[in-house]
Amino acid sequence: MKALIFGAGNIGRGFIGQILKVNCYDLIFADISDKIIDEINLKREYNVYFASNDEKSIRISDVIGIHNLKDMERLKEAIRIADLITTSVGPNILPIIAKTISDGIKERLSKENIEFFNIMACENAIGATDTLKKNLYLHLDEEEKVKAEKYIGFPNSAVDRIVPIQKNENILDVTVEPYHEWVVEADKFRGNFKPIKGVEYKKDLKPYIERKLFTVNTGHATTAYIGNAFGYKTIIEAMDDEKIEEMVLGVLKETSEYLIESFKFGEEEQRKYVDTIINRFKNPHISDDIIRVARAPIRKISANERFIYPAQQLIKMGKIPYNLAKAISYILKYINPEDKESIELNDYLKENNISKTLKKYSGLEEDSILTELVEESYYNLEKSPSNIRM
Ligand SMILES: NC(=O)c1ccc[n+]([C@@H]2O[C@H](COP(=O)([O-])OP(=O)(O)OC[C@H]3O[C@@H](n4cnc5c(N)ncnc54)[C@H](O)[C@@H]3O)[C@@H](O)[C@H]2O)c1
Ligand SMILES: O=P(O)(O)OC[C@@H](O)[C@@H](O)[C@H](O)[C@H](O)CO
Repeated sequence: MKALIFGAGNIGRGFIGQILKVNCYDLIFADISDKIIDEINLKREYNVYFASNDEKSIRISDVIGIHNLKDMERLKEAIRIADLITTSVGPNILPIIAKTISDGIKERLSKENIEFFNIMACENAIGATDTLKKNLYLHLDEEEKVKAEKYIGFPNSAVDRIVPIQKNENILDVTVEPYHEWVVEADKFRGNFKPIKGVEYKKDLKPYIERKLFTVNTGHATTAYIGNAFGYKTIIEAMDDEKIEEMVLGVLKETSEYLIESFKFGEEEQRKYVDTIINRFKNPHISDDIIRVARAPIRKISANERFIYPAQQLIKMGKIPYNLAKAISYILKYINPEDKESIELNDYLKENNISKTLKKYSGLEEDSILTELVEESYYNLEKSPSNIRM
């Protein structure tokens, strides 16, 4: 079995590649980074290190790299033979990848004996595979779309493993936390798909992707944005500060209320899930930079993402998400001159006000309850910058 993995970055090598290799897939990585692709083709293998006391590792061998802008012919060939295509490139890149893979897909669908295959986006976003599919279909004609419906499976998925920015001597090696969860929509596969060991299959993915995004990622991002305001550089430093942990728990209490009420997770089950996540953030064997976790703040304050969506749902349920609003005000305070989205958000906020900013980037009405809550929280932080702690 062959897997074509778009994105040979942290999660591509450190999670998707590892799990698929253990399941006997031959791995082909496609990436736009010359450095990574050249190194993959030179070394043909890398190590995944598990960040824990026992320092276990696993070697991922016989990997192949394709530069997906410079080597279209090899890429098309890889698309033609792949049983499974995955992406781990970031949600904003999905429309670009859709265009990149469309030529190869068209060629595969034009052959006499088309074999079933599956495409799965492994990104932090609700319905990422649906987004990829929608964008891919923009490049297919009607006849190709009919064939795509028949021969290509498009399961959505939720992937969870903390893989920080890597600082290893060998640039392909990757240090990951041992914990992982990969949940996939069960009924969307095409062909005789052999279940992947290490992956859970669920009829309805919604509870699992939302639980992951609105617990792990909401908690992580809250730690990062507040941690940055407090002057910390890593997630573990921030979590060592009791005030920050308290604030993160406050935010997760709110998202837990939403998740429990919407999806009927048990209270105890959700409490344990939160505990596990807090302990993952405190893993002493991992050093995760705040700038990685806080990256792309415009994406993170968009309507379907980790703050705005649960906050709006809670308001619809008649609850007031004070802590989520406070966390959002910290996003608006966040400045990283190296992050394009941070610069854009700050420039817009400087020229406009909070309500206009939240309308543009989060789709909130200017007089919405959430906007008012964020404004109040933001100006409280402004008034007493030295008393930033809650
Ligand atoms: N790192 C984590 O802890 C983690 C965990 C779960 C999910 N995710 C999700 O996985 C995705 C990737 O995150 P990451 O941390 O691995 O990021 P990363 O930056 O380490 O890797 C992304 C890779 O995609 C490549 N890329 C960018 N544009 C491309 C293109 N057009 N074609 C091919 N490759 C391209 C980059 O060169 C890079 O190697 C994101 O959606 C992220 O939210 C990350
Ligand atoms: O990848 P992002 O930018 O959506 O979010 C940053 C981190 O919170 C994220 O990568 C986590 O480490 C990961 O989602 C854990 O599974």
